[in-house]
Amino acid sequence: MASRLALALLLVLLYLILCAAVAWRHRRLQRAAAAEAAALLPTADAGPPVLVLHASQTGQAESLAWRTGKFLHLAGMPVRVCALGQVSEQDLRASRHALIIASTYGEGDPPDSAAPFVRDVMSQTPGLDLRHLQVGVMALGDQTYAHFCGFGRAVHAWLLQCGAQPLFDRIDVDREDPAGFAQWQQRLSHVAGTADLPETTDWSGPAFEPWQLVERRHLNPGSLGGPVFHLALMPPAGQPLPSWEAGDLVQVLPASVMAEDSTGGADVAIAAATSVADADANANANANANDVAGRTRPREYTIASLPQCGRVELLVRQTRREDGRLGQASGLLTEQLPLNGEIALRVRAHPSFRIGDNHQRPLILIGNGTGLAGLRAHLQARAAAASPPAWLVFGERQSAHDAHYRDEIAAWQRSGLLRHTDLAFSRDQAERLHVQHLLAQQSERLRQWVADDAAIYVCGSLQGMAGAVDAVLREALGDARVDQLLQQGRYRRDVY
Ligand SMILES: Cc1cc2nc3c(=O)[nH]c(=O)nc-3n(C[C@H](O)[C@H](O)[C@H](O)COP(=O)(O)O)c2cc1C
Repeated sequence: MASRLALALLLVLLYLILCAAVAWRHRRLQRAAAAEAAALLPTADAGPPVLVLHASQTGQAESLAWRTGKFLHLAGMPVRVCALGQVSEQDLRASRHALIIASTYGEGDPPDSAAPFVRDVMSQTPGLDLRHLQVGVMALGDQTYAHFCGFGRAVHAWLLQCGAQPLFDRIDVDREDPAGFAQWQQRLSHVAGTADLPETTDWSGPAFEPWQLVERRHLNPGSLGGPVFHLALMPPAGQPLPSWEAGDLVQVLPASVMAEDSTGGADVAIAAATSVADADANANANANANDVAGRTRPREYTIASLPQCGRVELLVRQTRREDGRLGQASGLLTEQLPLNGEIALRVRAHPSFRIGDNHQRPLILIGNGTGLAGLRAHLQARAAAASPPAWLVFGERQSAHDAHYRDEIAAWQRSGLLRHTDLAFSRDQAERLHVQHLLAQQSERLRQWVADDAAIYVCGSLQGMAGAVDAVLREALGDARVDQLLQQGRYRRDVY
């Protein structure tokens, strides 16, 4: 009896130590981020800071904005880096210079984080008077979309319409083209008034490296849907795993081949894309037309695991092009690359889908298909940190084939981490049933969870799911509340 009690006490103690360690790590990360922002802040007599504003969905524009901020700071300029959505009319009135890096989503739409700016500032009539403001815009986009750099262009046009003075011509960057980034860096040197700034960072991000595919499991044989695979990858031998957080993603070079070099070691040879780009419908990869420049764009996949598990795990749906050929990246990962073969990959932060300030909040996790990847990583992080409860709303086709990670979900239900689990299998009954329908049926619970401070994470397809879920949220909670959640970082989306 006494030994049982001692064991129970020991377990409680270990649990408390674990919680304290997690809380400490989180505080440390938050302090580091705050220190980074504070380091850029101007001293009292330095005049108004240069506003460096980002409109970002998956983090590219945000990370470029921070690099821009550090670059200008090195040149002695006062800088304020923040999301475009956090900027007010007064901020623009009080500034002299603004540099804006804006990506585009949907069909020429702004990223979620920029919605408040579009609604509250850009839509004002008559427009603002910004004749005192000098501006530079870098628009990020993908030429395979009809509305190439649509939002960056719209912001730029709006600024000029308000009388703002262009510091230089707008720079449109197609699929992370390094030449576009180099042009931006050059323009910044002019803005900073120096031609010889030190090379601060590699603007194109970390290098791709030859990761090894160590596991491939077909999860849904017999499904009506496309084949879905659980994959595991390890970094090059001898290299430690990079660090990442739940919500982050990997980029894979679809047209890269890992060739043996003359010394017998593995090397990354990046071949130009030779043909029409694929339509990898899963991952955040939305290639859907000719790869115009013959230059290939990395495909992005949300990571389904945490570094603690020792490897990057992905949930990837194999896609086929209209002519029946396999999708470039998904074909490589799910079929063409032999087990233990190598593929060019790098890990990329995705700040807007991370847990951020929400780690003490209940989580409503909503997704479909391979969108379960990001939700799984968040659930794993919750399980490790003994956090507040979560509610999973997940949709796929058939329960007999497509209940991915069924055992893990059952274990999280048993442990109490998943307080509610609503699964929509669209083809299990005559009427199509999707996550938005289940959510609409649970609108009372939804309101209660949000009133209890929950955060909402949506991961999966943009077409069909994300828009319909957004409509249900707005119906249940009201537009103002949903916009407020977006602004507070309590409604985050990783949709593709
Ligand atoms: C679902 C989806 C839709 C997109 N729509 C467009 C578009 O309409 N026009 C465009 O130029 N780029 C589009 N893009 C490409 C992104 O703007 C581009 O990848 C950008 O570099 C992402 O930057 P971020 O990480 O800061 O969000 C789209 C990307 C995705 C995943």
